[in-house]
Amino acid sequence: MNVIECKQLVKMQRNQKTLDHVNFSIKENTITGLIGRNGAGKTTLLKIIAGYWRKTAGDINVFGVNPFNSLFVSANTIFVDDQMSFSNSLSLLDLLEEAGRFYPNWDMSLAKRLFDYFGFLPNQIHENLSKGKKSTFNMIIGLAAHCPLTIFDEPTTGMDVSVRKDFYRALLKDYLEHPRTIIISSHHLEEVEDLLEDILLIKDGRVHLHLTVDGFKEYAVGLRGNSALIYQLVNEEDVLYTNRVGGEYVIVKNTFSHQQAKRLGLEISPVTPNDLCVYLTNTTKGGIDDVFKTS
Ligand SMILES: Nc1ncnc2c1ncn2[C@@H]1O[C@H](COP(=O)(O)OP(=O)(O)OP(=O)(O)O)[C@@H](O)[C@H]1O
Repeated sequence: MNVIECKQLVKMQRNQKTLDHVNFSIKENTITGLIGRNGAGKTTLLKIIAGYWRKTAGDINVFGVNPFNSLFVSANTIFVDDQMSFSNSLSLLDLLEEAGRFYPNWDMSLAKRLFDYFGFLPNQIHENLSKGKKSTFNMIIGLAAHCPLTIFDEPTTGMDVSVRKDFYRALLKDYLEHPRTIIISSHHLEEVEDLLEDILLIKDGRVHLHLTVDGFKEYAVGLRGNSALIYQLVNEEDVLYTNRVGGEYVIVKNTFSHQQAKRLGLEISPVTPNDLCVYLTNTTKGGIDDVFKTS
């Protein structure tokens, strides 16, 4: 069953098309990584899915209904980001107890174990926490809520490396015990890759690729060798990236005969999903060095 279905979804913001005819669906009980450069449209998409923002055109269904202002969607969804705000009149422990009243599947035992593990004090106030600690507390709420649709928008903002690792491990362990539909947006694909099943890559408000992690691993390979031989073997439109430093090196869709490549003396190498995302979302405007060229 699909928990989310998007067809030709468009979002206009201040005359800018921030989502441009987006099509995809997300199956129940999967972990999807939403990957894209700054400004690609990740938060916009997640806020529309969570029912916070209204679509401009197209169709979006979450649990079979339009999520905007849907009580059903809000009762079954948690949206975790670094903008979560909590009452300053409640201590952190009060907030956990309040969350227990609000979320039907709330796991207080897990919440308290994570709370202690990450060194929170019951009487602390959310507003006074450091940036990384706020994210860690928000993550505890997101995990312990056990919502059928759990959305993490850049959940690790400010967390140090070891807290990030702990978070991903906790997420995976908890997901295995309590499968649900999780979407996690991140700039750090290499960190989340191991826990994802699917990757939804967006660029300039459009879905660029939506594949399983294994599909990403197989989607493209690197080819190094004689330029003429490379282009004899592969179609130019299948080339995703070219680098001519130290000989021709291209990243190309994995649709050609590897046997023939070997016969031609070309070297084939794998491309990690993280590298592939970087190459696919590269702008064509040159590099940072160009900014420092004065003439
Ligand atoms: N409230 C708003 N009003 C107008 N434009 C907006 C608004 N929110 C976002 N945008 C624009 O929508 C586009 C997508 O922004 P969005 O925040 O969804 O990107 P993102 O992929 O989440 O980026 P980041 O990785 O930097 O968080 C950007 O061009 C942004 O300027």
